[in-house]
Amino acid sequence: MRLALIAHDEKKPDLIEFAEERKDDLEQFELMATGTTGQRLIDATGLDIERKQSGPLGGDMQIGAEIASETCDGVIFLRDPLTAQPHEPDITALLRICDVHQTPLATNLASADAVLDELVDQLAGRE
Ligand SMILES: O=C(CO)COP(=O)(O)O
Repeated sequence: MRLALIAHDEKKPDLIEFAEERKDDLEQFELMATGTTGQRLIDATGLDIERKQSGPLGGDMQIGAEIASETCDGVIFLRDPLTAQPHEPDITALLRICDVHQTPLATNLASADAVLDELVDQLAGRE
């Protein structure tokens, strides 16, 4: 099962803390991430993560393409709701394609736990 991890700059510390706390669960997935998020997570946790382009350079679109191809099973995307992003259209497209494909999507820490719990259950064949 493949899971994408993304965080805007202000939220990267939160995602790193989340990944440290839930490393045992995250290790069960094939992980992908946008460029800077992926590098920060690798440095902090040692998780094996496929890095796409940085978000502003097309990383959100690459993850969107994975979802459209049904090769990504869930997305944890800690967005910064207080800072304008130059690539807002890409972000909107990523959120939209998750809805089109019924892909589980968490956009804050509270829902990240819930989505990861659900995917871990699915992985274990409990559902
Ligand atoms: O901008 C992003 C998502 O929209 C994240 O990109 P980075 O992980 O490269 O910072």
